[in-house]
Amino acid sequence: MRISVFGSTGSIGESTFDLLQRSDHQVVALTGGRNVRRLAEQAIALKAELAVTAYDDCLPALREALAGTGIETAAGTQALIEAAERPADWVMSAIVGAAGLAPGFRALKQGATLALANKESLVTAGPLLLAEAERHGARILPVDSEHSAVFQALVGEDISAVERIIITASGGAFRDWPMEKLATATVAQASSHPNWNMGQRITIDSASMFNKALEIIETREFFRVAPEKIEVLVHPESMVHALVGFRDGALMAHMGAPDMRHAIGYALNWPERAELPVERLDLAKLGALTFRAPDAARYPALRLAYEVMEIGGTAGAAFNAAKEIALDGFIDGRIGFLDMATVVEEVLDEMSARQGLCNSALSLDTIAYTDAEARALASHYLTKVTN
Ligand SMILES: NC(=O)C1=CN([C@@H]2O[C@H](COP(=O)(O)OP(=O)(O)OC[C@H]3O[C@@H](n4cnc5c(N)ncnc54)[C@H](OP(=O)(O)O)[C@@H]3O)[C@@H](O)[C@H]2O)C=CC1
Ligand SMILES: CC(=O)[C@@H](O)[C@H](O)COP(=O)(O)O
Ligand SMILES: [Mn+2]
Repeated sequence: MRISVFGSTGSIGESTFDLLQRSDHQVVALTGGRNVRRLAEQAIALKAELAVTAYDDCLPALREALAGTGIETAAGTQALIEAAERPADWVMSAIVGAAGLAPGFRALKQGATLALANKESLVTAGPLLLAEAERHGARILPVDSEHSAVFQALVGEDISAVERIIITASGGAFRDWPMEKLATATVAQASSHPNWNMGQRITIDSASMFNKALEIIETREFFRVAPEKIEVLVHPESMVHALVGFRDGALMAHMGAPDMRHAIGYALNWPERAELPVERLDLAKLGALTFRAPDAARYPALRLAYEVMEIGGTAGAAFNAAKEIALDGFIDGRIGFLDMATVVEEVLDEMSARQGLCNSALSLDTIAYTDAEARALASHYLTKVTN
């Protein structure tokens, strides 16, 4: 297959790189951000046609690193779009944040299969993305571990027989912390995941459960199930990734070691299963797995996810944008860990009262407008929290 990877230098990108190195697929485009040294190494190792950095000021370094290799170089947002237009059969969408939407959207337009790690695409533009795929006969395959698990549990099943979808949550870095201590959580503490090795932003989102909040909305958008059918279950071991409950009472669980090469490899080889370099679980050695209901007071992000689905329209875009700004604020030391949820809730409240979020028809323009408004408002609330 001809393959492109967007966000190649990140955590999902590196896992994809690992699988591609073991394959004979033809690599078209690899994209990254500031880590141009790694982007160049990957492009050389995979004999890519093109390497793109998202940032203009990183282009000279990328050019220098790839001088004499014959690999094309480019930079900037438009170059990312153009890279997504290059004919490819399979495209990995693994840029972090709302920035991942546009290239993925464009890849669908040329009919490529989109392996979707970038959950923000579905949260902000789910119905548009699915319609675009349908319009161009393209396919979206989930890569997020829970959604890959649900997808696998649904093979050969009728979605109308699904009673509930349960996605698991590790509980993140602070799952065993007393509530009173959460306000003092530092960025370093929040950036360490108990089970998964991931980028910093999703790792912190895991600690605050904003990651799970995004995933609830992602579940609703991808599988088109009603919000009340979606549940979250805290499962500290991260071995069961999701469960699907059917109307006859059967519960199909998907298990595997916490290694994203499984979900990526599944999407890469779909509809077949190929051998993958992931650990085989020894259940006797594991002995026991534990599950508990999430504590609503500890994780306001979960409640906000259901509010967003209730509002509909561009509320997902507002929610995600506000979350991205609040996360920036926490990482930069401007607000505390618990303030992130406060900022996001304030933005949602204000925007749904002021703009009637559900009334604006979903389009790339209304999403971009809502995203910008939510970012501006969240930045304003950041300063309010700080003062
Ligand atoms: N990591 C995981 O296991 C999982 C991740 N996901 C989702 O996958 C996506 C990627 O996550 P993860 O790999 O952890 O993230 P990382 O932060 O590790 O990697 C992000 C990638 O995107 C690039 N990038 C960052 N900002 C921009 C931008 N503005 N424009 C273009 N490229 C940019 C980075 O470049 P550089 O580093 O060179 O600056 C890097 O290549 C997220 O949406 C996340 O929610 C979903 C499930 C699991
Ligand atoms: C690997 C993956 O899919 C992540 O989204 C993971 O789910 C994060 O772990 P949490 O369950 O802690 O959010
Ligand atoms: Mn996940």
